[in-house]
Amino acid sequence: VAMAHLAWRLAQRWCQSSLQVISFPVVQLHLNRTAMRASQKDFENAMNQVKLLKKDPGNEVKLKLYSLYKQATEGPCNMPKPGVFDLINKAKWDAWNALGSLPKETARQNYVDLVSSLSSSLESSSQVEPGTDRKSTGYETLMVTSEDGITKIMLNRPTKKNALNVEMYHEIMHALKAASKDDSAITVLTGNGDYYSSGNDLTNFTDIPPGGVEEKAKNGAILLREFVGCFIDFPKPLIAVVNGPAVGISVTLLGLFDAVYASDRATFHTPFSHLGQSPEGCSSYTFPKIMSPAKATEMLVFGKKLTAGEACAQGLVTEVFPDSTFQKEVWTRLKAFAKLPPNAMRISKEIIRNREKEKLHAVNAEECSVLQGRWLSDECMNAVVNFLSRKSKL
Ligand SMILES: CCCCCCCCCC/C=C/CC(=O)SCCNC(=O)CCNC(=O)[C@H](O)C(C)(C)COP(=O)(O)OP(=O)(O)OC[C@H]1O[C@@H](n2cnc3c(N)ncnc32)[C@H](O)[C@@H]1OP(=O)(O)O
Repeated sequence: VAMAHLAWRLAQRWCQSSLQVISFPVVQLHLNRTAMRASQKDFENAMNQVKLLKKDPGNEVKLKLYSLYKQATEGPCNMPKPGVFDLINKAKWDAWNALGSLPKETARQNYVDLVSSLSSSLESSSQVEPGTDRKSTGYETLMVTSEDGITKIMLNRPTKKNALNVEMYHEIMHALKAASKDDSAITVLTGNGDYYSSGNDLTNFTDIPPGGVEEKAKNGAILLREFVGCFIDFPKPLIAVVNGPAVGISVTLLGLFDAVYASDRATFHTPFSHLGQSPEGCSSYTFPKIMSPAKATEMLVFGKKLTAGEACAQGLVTEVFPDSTFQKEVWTRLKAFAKLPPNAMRISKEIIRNREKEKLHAVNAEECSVLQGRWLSDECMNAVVNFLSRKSKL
């Protein structure tokens, strides 16, 4: 029932979004222009231009591009309608099918016009931080820089409060593996914008593969285990610079960091029971050790949100700084740490961590297996539906 509800809510959102795209004046103007006819060469150029867009145009526009492409190359929709839970393919099918018997040439022209309007609007509105060459980092969801002996991995989805989508999980693993081998002495994880991170991106639950929700949950557990494993095994000092509120997995992982510096604006929230879920990031083991079993229960079971001061008093945070001087003070300190002999720091971390490694991997495996079951529960599905349908927030 919860899944059907979720599918229905998403279908409503897709509908609303598609309407918005179609009624968007610039696009509408182009869609109505049938007098000109694009050549096959124009069409191929437009396809290449799409690959070069610097900014993701968003799902609605991608759907429009997909449907026009299919119509231009294959004509009216000729695929069987996907099942209700196959949300992505259903949305694609709906978009293509909605074009009805639009002639191939018109679809081709509309595709070329849409790409041309996108190229100009996205180029001019791209907001890349000064001095940051996103291409040089090669990451979509992170900004990774290396200077003064410090590799900084910055979560970079500020408009989504740095929620971790599947791509971000993969990119963080990649960035950690690269940082473990580069010549920096320490590695820092932080967030861009007002949040450190709002935790797992709840839309990760919506893209159901052909194998159904069971397959999704199984793949989610595999991904999570590998992801947390990278933090357990990370060989250099790993420091969290918590610039704002932290939720869910971005909090639990802190137990695997070597130091955690927080702005006094930061809060620490693990609302797993509210979300029908259970602890991950080895927090079922690290939190009771760090802060006592009862305090860990308040956070992990009852979802108590801690201020930065409280998190520091309980040992989860190393030190708290006033927000106004946070960046300056923390980075001055980190630059000093980074000047220490790197091999000595590695070896010292190794003897602290090695005693615990086997245990941490076992805890990680168990937590992922329990979560796999939780993700299939009504409690979890309802919580996700409520968030996605804007009925609830933390
Ligand atoms: C079975 C499949 C598995 C797939 C793979 C999974 C692998 C690992 C899973 C590990 C599990 C981890 C557990 C957790 O992390 S639990 C924590 C989950 N997080 C939340 O529940 C937070 C939800 N967000 C909120 O409650 C609020 O957004 C906020 C953080 C309190 C902020 O509220 P505020 O009013 O300030 O801002 P907005 O709500 O307007 O947010 C701005 C936009 O950002 C979007 N957003 C924010 N957080 C998330 C999120 N976690 N997931 C998805 N989207 C998020 C929000 O929707 C707004 O988007 P919009 O502008 O497009 O509306």
